[in-house]
Amino acid sequence: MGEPGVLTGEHGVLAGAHGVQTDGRSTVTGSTATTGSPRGTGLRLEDVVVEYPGLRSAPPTVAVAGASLTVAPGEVVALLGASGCGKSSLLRAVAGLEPVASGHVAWDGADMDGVPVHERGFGLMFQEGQLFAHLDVARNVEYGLRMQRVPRAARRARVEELLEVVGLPGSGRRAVATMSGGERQRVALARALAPQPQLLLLDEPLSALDRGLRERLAVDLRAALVATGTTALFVTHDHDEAFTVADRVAVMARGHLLQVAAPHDLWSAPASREVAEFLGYQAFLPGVDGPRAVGPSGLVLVGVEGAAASGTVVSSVFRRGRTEVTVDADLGDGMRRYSVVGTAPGAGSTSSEVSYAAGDVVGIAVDATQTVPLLGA
Ligand SMILES: Nc1ncnc2c1ncn2[C@@H]1O[C@H](COP(=O)(O)OP(=O)(O)OP(=O)(O)O)[C@@H](O)[C@H]1O
Repeated sequence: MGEPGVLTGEHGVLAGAHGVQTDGRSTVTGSTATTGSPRGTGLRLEDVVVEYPGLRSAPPTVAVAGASLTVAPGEVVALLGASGCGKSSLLRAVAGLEPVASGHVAWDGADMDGVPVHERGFGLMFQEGQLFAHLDVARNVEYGLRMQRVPRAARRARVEELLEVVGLPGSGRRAVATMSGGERQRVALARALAPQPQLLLLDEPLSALDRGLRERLAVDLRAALVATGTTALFVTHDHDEAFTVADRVAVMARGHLLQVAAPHDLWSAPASREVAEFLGYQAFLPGVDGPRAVGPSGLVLVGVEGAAASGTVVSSVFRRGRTEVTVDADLGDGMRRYSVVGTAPGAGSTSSEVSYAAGDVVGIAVDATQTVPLLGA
């Protein structure tokens, strides 16, 4: 998609409007000309509970069990969690598509309780984009603007600007049926951004795409949200996507928000073992100053002799220039299975030095640089 650039004209100068760092990760205190509400307090969720009625006399399913969260104007927050944790239910409750059993959803201090979906001024974007197949790109993108009765010339200018922002400049006349999945998602994003929603809600917008495309589009999605100053709440089960797109990531499990923090803070200071495990920390060992979580590359293969710990090889793969061995071991944290990495083989090393057979006994050491303190239990 390239550089989202600076939008000018009726929408003002937008890029960097948050006093952002080079990747656009911002302090989110600023405001921009494209968001509906340049000032204000943004989205506030207070103890939100979402329930689905049980069948016959069964108790209701509590999908969201009291979630509190704020999204500041211009901020992008990801709801990250495993399938079934309640993230879509929470997003739908914000949109007004699902009733809130208790608690509050407020925008700029105004309670949204009872406000119908179309009167909230929120934009929605879903997995498949849901474009109108019989309309060309420009007609799709300007759809919301027509609904708002924006005059034709302003609509055209806005469409052009947004196609630029999503990396499809000049493609307004293309038929959406001739576009790839990734291009369609870009069009869907432009369409969602066009009416300048005060809040954009995105439910797994990239998950229908293949991995490589998803990674590229995640970067572009962030760039587009930052360039347009859009406040966004974004649902995903993909860690990399959440870390790439969001200013802050809210980790969700069993209907609860376990921790809400900026990507780096989340990774370097997981609030609990549950969060750390979810992020991919694989071992939990005592350290000098208390317990430490060991990252995905934090256990290293060493000779058995003199090693602090040892285990039995379950399987071994050689990829990205190093050996990764799944080892069965008892490190005292109840995990049992660990991924232990070898160093890159030097010139002249033999295949037997980089491959391990099931049943081999190997030594395990901890690379202290790949550990972080574990704050909570
Ligand atoms: N319409 C519904 N009726 C009854 N139960 C529902 C309904 N929708 C969701 N649930 C249940 O609520 C819980 C949360 O579902 P939700 O779709 O919010 O999770 P999710 O984290 O978005 O999952 P996924 O990533 O698989 O979409 C799950 O236990 C699910 O089975």
